[in-house]
Amino acid sequence: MEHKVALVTGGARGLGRAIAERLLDNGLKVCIADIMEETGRAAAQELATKYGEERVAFECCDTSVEQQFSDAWTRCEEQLGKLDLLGGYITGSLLAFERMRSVGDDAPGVGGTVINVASIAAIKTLPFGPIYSATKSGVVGLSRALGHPLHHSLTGVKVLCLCPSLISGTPFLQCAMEKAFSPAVAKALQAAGGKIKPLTVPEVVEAFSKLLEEEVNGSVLVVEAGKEPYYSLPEIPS
Ligand SMILES: NC(=O)C1=CN([C@@H]2O[C@H](COP(=O)(O)OP(=O)(O)OC[C@H]3O[C@@H](n4cnc5c(N)ncnc54)[C@H](O)[C@@H]3O)[C@@H](O)[C@H]2O)C=CC1
Ligand SMILES: CCC(=O)/C=C/C=C\C[C@@H](O)/C=C/C=C/C=C\[C@@H](O)CCCC(=O)O
Repeated sequence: MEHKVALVTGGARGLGRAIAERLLDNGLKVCIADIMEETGRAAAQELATKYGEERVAFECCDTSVEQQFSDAWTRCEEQLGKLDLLGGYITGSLLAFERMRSVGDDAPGVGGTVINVASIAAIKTLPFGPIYSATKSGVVGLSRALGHPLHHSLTGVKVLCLCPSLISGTPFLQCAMEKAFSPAVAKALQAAGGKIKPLTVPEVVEAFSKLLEEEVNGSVLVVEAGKEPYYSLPEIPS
């Protein structure tokens, strides 16, 4: 992986920030793409101080807006080189097939890997955020379809998916509590939260590394506290 280039969406804070740092530890160059400009710039500056200015970049963009994401991608490649790895989501996965494609005479990219972060909410029944569960199920379905050998033969790009359970130590859940849930749902989640053993960010980063090392195209790796990470859902066709 050394000298490869990664773009980490949502890398300004939380899990994305920790993944960006792990990839830098492994010798990659990393561009953080995040909608939070100040936090993202500060994170990138801190990482550049530790790992070298030439290995870290920041691009402010809303990754759900294709043009913004695509422009950020172009600027990232101008600074760090052709992308090999994307921590992606939906727009990113589709863009990756266009921009990372290494198959065909007109191939614009060098192939590579997309890792989408979904959630255990896509695998198990969680009542707290039905729309969230629906979108995360979409991410799993998309990753599995794009991770089929057919697409790999056409693009040279692999697509993998990580499904963590509840993680402590990121601002995400508190934000959801304040902004996404009705007071009754927030109260129920708070009551249930006491009984759920959360994962730590480093545990999820370990699982991310396992997924990346094993690199089984179309695979979905679930990570829950107190268990070894395990692959879920039916066999991937070979
Ligand atoms: N925290 C948790 O308990 C769990 C989180 N996850 C998933 O893990 C991922 C990361 O979660 P956390 O690190 O906890 O969240 P977080 O809220 O700490 O970080 C998310 C980052 O994504 C950025 N972001 C959000 N929308 C964006 C957009 N449209 N364009 C660019 N950047 C955007 C935010 O600015 C932020 O920096 C999310 O996909 C979340 O659904 C999955 C399971 C559990
Ligand atoms: C906007 C966010 C939203 O609508 C909802 C978010 C809810 C949670 C975030 C999600 O990614 C975390 C999932 C946490 C799961 C916790 C426990 C599970 O391991 C329990 C599974 C139940 C079982 O084992 O049967």
